[in-house]
Amino acid sequence: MVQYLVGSRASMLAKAQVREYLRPLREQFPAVTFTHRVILEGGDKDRRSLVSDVSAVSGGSAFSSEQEAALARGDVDVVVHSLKDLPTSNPPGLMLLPPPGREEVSDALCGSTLAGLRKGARVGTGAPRRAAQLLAVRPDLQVVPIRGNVPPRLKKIETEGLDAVVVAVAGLRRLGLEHAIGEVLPLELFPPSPGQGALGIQVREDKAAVREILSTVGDAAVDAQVRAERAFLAELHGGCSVPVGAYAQLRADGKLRLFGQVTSLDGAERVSGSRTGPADESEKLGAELAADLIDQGANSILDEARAATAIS
Ligand SMILES: NCc1[nH]cc(CCC(=O)O)c1CC(=O)O
Repeated sequence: MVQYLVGSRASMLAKAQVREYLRPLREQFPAVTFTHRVILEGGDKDRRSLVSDVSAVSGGSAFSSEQEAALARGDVDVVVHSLKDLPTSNPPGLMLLPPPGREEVSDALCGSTLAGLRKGARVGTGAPRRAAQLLAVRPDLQVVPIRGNVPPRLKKIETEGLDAVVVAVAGLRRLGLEHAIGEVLPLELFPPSPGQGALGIQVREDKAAVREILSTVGDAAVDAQVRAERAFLAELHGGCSVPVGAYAQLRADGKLRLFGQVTSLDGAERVSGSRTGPADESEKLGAELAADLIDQGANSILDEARAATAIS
């Protein structure tokens, strides 16, 4: 009997992602047993220390370091991440496979619509990108830092007296919470985090058998999109906490269009642009768009944002 161990974080969202990922695999490979294993992360154990220790010291993420260590040791055969939570730097010996189909990439405002928010309304988000994007269109808003999993973040509308919160549509849909959506935010003003809505399927490079099986459910179009978005982020030396948004779409003519944006934390300064090119050169497209935005002044916006988020 062939058995593969599939790792993920402990959250409801992580478990929903594993179920979604394994459904077609179990159908296609009935002779293979896929068994889920929860791997706790530093960021799950103690949310207060999230920004400081793990990510700052190792360059890794407070949400993925333990998963990657388990994979490298061979405790699990594959890890199912939210791709946007994975750093763009790849640990030696590990690799990402093409993700399966992607959920909706947009962010959503929950609790209100944008136009329905009163002057000075309190909107909850812990993401510098979302705060910056909100302030760029509504400088009157008061952004309230919140963190945690998706359901508790929604509850904070009531418990913290917020007018709204911003969360990913993908997370809401995977949790069956799309009824909470007040408005899906428009992509050109609120481009998501690179990789948002896609799963990060991580394996060991040297495990050919599991790579082969998992590759059968990979989607080449999604792979091209997320490679472009993540190459853009990497070229800007961004992590998951910089005010960088991007999304790529495959056009009817087969070309890939990548849109990217960098916004200052107060929303006052913004550079954005787009590039279109061959889908099989998606990473080049991402690097070229990053260079365009650096020419427009992206680096000074990002340096300022990094300095501000490092002390807060
Ligand atoms: N950083 C938390 C996180 N990681 C993945 C998702 C769901 C969206 C996705 O799968 O990309 C979320 C929630 C959110 O951003 O609101």
